Amino acid sequence: MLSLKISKQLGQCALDFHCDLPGHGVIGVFGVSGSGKTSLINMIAGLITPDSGSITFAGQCFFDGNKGLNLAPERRRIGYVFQDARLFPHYTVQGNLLYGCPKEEQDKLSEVVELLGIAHLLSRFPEQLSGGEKQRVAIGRALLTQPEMLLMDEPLAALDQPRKQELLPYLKRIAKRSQIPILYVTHQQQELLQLVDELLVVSDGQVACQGTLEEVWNSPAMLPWQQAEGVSSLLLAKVMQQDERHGMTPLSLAPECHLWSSEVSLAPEQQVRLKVAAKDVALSRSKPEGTSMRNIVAATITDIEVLAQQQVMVSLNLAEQVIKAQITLWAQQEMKLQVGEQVYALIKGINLQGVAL
Ligand SMILES: Nc1ncnc2c1ncn2[C@@H]1O[C@H](COP(=O)(O)OP(=O)(O)OP(=O)(O)O)[C@@H](O)[C@H]1O
Repeated sequence: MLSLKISKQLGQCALDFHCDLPGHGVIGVFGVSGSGKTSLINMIAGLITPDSGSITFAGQCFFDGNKGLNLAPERRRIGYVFQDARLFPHYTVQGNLLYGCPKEEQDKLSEVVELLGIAHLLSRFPEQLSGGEKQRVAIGRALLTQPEMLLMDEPLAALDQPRKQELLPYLKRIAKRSQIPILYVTHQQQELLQLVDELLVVSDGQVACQGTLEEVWNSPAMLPWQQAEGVSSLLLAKVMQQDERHGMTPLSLAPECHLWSSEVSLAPEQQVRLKVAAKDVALSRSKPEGTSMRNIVAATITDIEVLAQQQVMVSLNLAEQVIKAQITLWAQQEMKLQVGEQVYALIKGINLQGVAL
């Protein structure tokens, strides 16, 4: 576990972080520009010294203001990947990878090279690499220092869209295999959906919200982003045996509750993350029959919020997960919907976000 109780005044910005983060998995650090994300991970890395408080990781104290304890960055066993790769220009890729790698650990080189697909680049110099290749080398170098925690500060931010797409699968592989916690700073929802288990939303130098990605996604802390691209819900489901006759795959939310996907390449038992736009969910009091829609599930209304422009957001409990439906005020009044009632959610589109970690 990583325990943070730290304060720091940076110019006009007062940072004050109090949280306990898990000692495994990918923890997204999300927030608007200037909210304090980089300063937070720099304090964890030892690159910025807090004014007061303490940082403890896996029982080891990195910083304690009361005791005057401040472990040097190199003694914290942390790998750091920056936005720009920061490779040593006069070293080859192999030289860069082995920089800071203890001699007894150098046999791990081939494993990391394979993981990142950089075997063909080993004898090149950084100036002969694309942005995405440079970042893969930077990640490899960080992994080879045998860190006990990995900090990644927007590792895709400096790349164009095609290079981002090129690097994302490698990040997913690392995230999946990693035995150590990864703190991943990003502005991009797509990266969160693909990589993150736990999410920390930072706002004005403080923790605005923390929890699993699904929990935080539905919280008020995500409203600024949800409003920008349209409110959606995230659901976790388990892949069931494909129905070959219809070429569809059932995705189980609970023993008696599943949604159908036309994606057929999924392996049974895999956990997948689904994104459902609130505008793609309609509600019905009775179970519709004779309809082309396949995804019709019973759910219980937990909240009704009237929005601007005669719209209403209805939150529903669907097999202990949250799904939101955006309907008109007209429909809500005509149907006389009330909190606590069971209705049927008619889901027009489910957007598969890939395999959950
Ligand atoms: N050395 C400094 N002196 C004064 N103010 C600073 C210093 N470093 C950062 N700040 C301020 O602290 C706040 C947090 O900065 P930080 O870089 O941590 O934000 P961020 O969330 O990582 O932003 P971005 O997403 O744009 O990188 C900002 O208001 C910034 O201007």
